[in-house]
Amino acid sequence: MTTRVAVLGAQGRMGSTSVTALEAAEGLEVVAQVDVGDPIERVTEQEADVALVFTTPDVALEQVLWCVEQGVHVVVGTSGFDGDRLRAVREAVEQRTDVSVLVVPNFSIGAVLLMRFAATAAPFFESVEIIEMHHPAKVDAPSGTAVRTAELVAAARAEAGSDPVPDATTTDPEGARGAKVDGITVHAVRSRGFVASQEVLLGGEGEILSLRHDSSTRESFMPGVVTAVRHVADRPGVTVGLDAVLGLDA
Ligand SMILES: NC(=O)C1=CN([C@@H]2O[C@H](COP(=O)(O)OP(=O)(O)OC[C@H]3O[C@@H](n4cnc5c(N)ncnc54)[C@H](OP(=O)(O)O)[C@@H]3O)[C@@H](O)[C@H]2O)C=CC1
Ligand SMILES: O=C(O)C1=N[C@H](C(=O)O)C[C@H](O)C1
Repeated sequence: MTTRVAVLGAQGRMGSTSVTALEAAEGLEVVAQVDVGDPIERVTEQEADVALVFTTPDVALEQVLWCVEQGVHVVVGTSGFDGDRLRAVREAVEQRTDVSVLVVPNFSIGAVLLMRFAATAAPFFESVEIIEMHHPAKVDAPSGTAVRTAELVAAARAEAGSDPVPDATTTDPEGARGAKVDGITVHAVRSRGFVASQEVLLGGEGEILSLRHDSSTRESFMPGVVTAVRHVADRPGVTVGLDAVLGLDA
C-alpha cells in the first residue's frame, strides 16, 4: 500500500530535500506540497495520510494542530516542539486518538546516537556543556537538538542523583556563559561552513570526554525522514525522537 505524503515548507532547505527523498522511496508518494501562499487545505484535498512539517518555527504549531484536527498523521521536523508547544500537540491528540504525531528534533542517526551517548555518560562526569553549531540562516537558537540533548542529560543526572554542574561565575553581563536548559549550559554558534553540528563536553577531574556529531549535508537527515514517515502511523499518540521507530527503545 502506498502512503500519501504532504510536505509543508516544501520549498525550503529541508522540505525540498525531503520531497526528492520521499519521491525516490518505495511505497511513499508526495501528493501535496505546501509553502508560503499555498492553501494548507491541499493536504486534505489530496487525501494525504501523513504530513511532514518543515515550515519555520513561527507557523508550524498552527499547521500541526490543523493536520491533527483533520485526522492526518504528522511528522514534525520543525524545531522548537518542546514545553508549551509539545503540550498543545498532546492535548490536540487526546481529542483525536486516531492520529499519531512523531516529533523528531533531529533525523540523522548520528545525532540520535549522540543524544543517547551523552545521556548515558552524563551522570559519570561533574561537568557537562553543549555547543551547537549551525549555518547562519537558522532562525532559532538554541537548536531543537541541543534543547533535547540538554533535557535528556538533565533527566539522566537527576535520576542518578548527580550534583548540579559546578560553576563559580557571578559576573556575566554579556551572557558569555550561554543559555541554561534544565540547568545545562548550551552555547550556539552560527557560522558559514556549518550545516548542523553539535559537541557535548563532559568533564571530570583531569579528563574531558568530547562527543561530536556533524551533518555536512541535508541528505544526512533523509533516511530518518523516510523512516519516520513510514512508521508514524504505527505509534499511537505523541512520540518524541526517532529512537522508538529505529528500535532503540526496545
Ligand atoms: N528535525 C531535523 O532533523 C531538522 C529540523 N530542521 C528544522 O526544520 C525547520 C525548517 O528548516 P529549513 O528547511 O532549514 O528552513 P527554510 O527556511 O529553508 O524552510 C522553511 C520553509 O517554510 C516556508 N514557510 C514559511 N511560512 C510558511 C507557511 N505559513 N506555510 C507554508 N510554508 C511556509 C518557508 O518559506 P519562506 O522562505 O518564503 O519563508 C520555507 O520555504 C527549522 O525549524 C529547522 O530547525 C532542519 C534540519 C533538520
Ligand atoms: O535548522 C537546522 O538546520 C537544524 N535544525 C534542527 C535543530 O534545531 O536541532 C536539527 C538540525 O540541528 C538542523
